[in-house]
Amino acid sequence: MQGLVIKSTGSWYQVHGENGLEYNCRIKGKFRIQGIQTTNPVAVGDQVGFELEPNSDNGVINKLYDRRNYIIRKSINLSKQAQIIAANLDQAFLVVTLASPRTSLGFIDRFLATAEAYDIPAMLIFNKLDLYNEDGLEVLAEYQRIYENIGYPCYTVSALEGTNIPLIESLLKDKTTLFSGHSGVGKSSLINVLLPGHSIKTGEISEASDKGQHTTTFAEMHALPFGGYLIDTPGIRELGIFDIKPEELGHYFREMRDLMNQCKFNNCRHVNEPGCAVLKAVENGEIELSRYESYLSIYHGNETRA
Ligand SMILES: Nc1nc2c(ncn2[C@@H]2O[C@H](COP(=O)(O)OP(=O)(O)OP(=O)(O)O)[C@@H](O)[C@H]2O)c(=O)[nH]1
Ligand SMILES: [Zn+2]
Repeated sequence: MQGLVIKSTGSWYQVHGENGLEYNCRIKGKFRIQGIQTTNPVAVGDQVGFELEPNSDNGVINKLYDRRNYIIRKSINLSKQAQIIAANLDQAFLVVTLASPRTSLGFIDRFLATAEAYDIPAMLIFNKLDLYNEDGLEVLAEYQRIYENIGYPCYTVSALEGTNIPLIESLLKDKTTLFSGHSGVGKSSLINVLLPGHSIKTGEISEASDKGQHTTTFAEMHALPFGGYLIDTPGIRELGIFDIKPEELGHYFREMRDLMNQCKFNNCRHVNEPGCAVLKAVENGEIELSRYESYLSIYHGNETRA
């Protein structure tokens, strides 16, 4: 039978079968992403083949269907390994806010670069609209200008007051959408509004710190009442880019990607090279300075980590 993995706890997988029933499954065999070692072979969003164990309602996954895309992150304490967070996504929403606590441009840019790297359409959901004062609304206009100019849709909502929720529902309908966002933006509150009766805990899950105990957090997939799936990433603070070579980073900044072939050197890093089309565009304002600063920050961060 074929089915969709909707929950994973490490050794058990909940699979939504084609027949509409749900099965607890284990895994037999090895499924690997080429070239990358992963701590979990299968993730939410995966299409799998499975068969029932004799005299049991439990299944054994024996086939993994090709993934359209997937998101991975570095394993917390096994730096050479990656964890697959979710597969077969249609889009990724980053929930941000400009009020308590304001999401930084750098954080947004890292998320967008990650989404580009995985080739998943991304959009920004500005939550807590009810809290934006005059200054907040000005900042909102500035953020919207920056991101809509380069083709990332921006939406405003208030999970608290229910503002613009029907609009968000129409974007989610019949799609598989990953929800991401740093702690405190109201991601859980928003998800609770979209999934009535589900009640996701707000404000208490935290990922293990570098020094802390190893805890693995798994993404959770929820069927939306109006069609489609929402994938929550509880406890996952940030989706990082895994193993991107510094010289490839420019590809993941849309507005840079379109200009890079005009650089004088074809291995241009867009840092200080003569004849760099990206630097020129930053100087004349075609590329937003904040975006370029995020590029440099990721570039140098990756360099020191390598
Ligand atoms: N004023 C206002 N407060 C909100 C809104 N959405 C969420 N909050 C509040 O913001 C705080 C954080 O909300 P959560 O839903 O727990 O945020 P989260 O992003 O899930 O954060 P973690 O649970 O830490 O991952 C809570 O006190 C919420 O009540 C909103 O639209 N307006
Ligand atoms: Zn260049």
